[in-house]
Amino acid sequence: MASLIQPVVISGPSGSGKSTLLERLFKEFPDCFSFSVSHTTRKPRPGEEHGKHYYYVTREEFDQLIKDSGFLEHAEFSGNKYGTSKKSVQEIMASGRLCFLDVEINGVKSIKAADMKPRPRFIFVQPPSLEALKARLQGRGTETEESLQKRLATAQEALDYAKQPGSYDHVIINDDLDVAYEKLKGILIADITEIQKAKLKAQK
Ligand SMILES: Nc1ncnc2c1ncn2[C@@H]1O[C@H](COP(=O)(O)OP(=O)(O)OP(=O)(O)O)[C@@H](O)[C@H]1O
Repeated sequence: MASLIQPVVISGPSGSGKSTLLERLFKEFPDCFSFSVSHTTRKPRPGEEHGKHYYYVTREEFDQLIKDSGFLEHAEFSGNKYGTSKKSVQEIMASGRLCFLDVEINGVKSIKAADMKPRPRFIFVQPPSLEALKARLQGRGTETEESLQKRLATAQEALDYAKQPGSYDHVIINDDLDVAYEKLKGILIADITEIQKAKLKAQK
């Protein structure tokens, strides 16, 4: 079995470009990465699958998992609980893929406190400015005026945290997308090479 690849925690304000960068990475290197599947107490939406989009659990099951120290991080948003279980990350690691965790700032802090082995790397995706972030969120067409203001306020908090020494291993400024993507690839290239080598060996 290949050595365990360190998971990567990616964080950054909503609209900073995390999904755009990861989509490109997953496309260029298929079968090398996976997202951990989160647990949630919210009901599945049409088309969503248990184990694929989320693990759908009751509040009681969720709380039991908290008691059993089963979560790396968990939080409540608009009346529903969400969490990343240690098990879902370990399963991806055991599969030989690199596990990505896309979490907000409190998730970053919890994962740091969880003292995971191997220690994940923490990457922050930073927008070139708050004005650019606002323009991108507006351009994406997914926000109401209220949700836009909320996201911008949270963004400031995330930017302040990222400025603290030691908060992240890498900061990627997503101004020019190609430059930002090359930086991300550069951070991960040693892992990608290792994953690809292990895959080739397994095929033999
Ligand atoms: N370097 C860039 N230059 C210009 N536009 C960009 C750049 N990177 C991303 N965008 C655009 O900005 C918008 C927000 O990007 P994206 O959805 O990837 O952000 P996100 O960080 O994943 O947000 P969320 O956390 O809300 O999922 C998208 O419309 C995307 O096409």
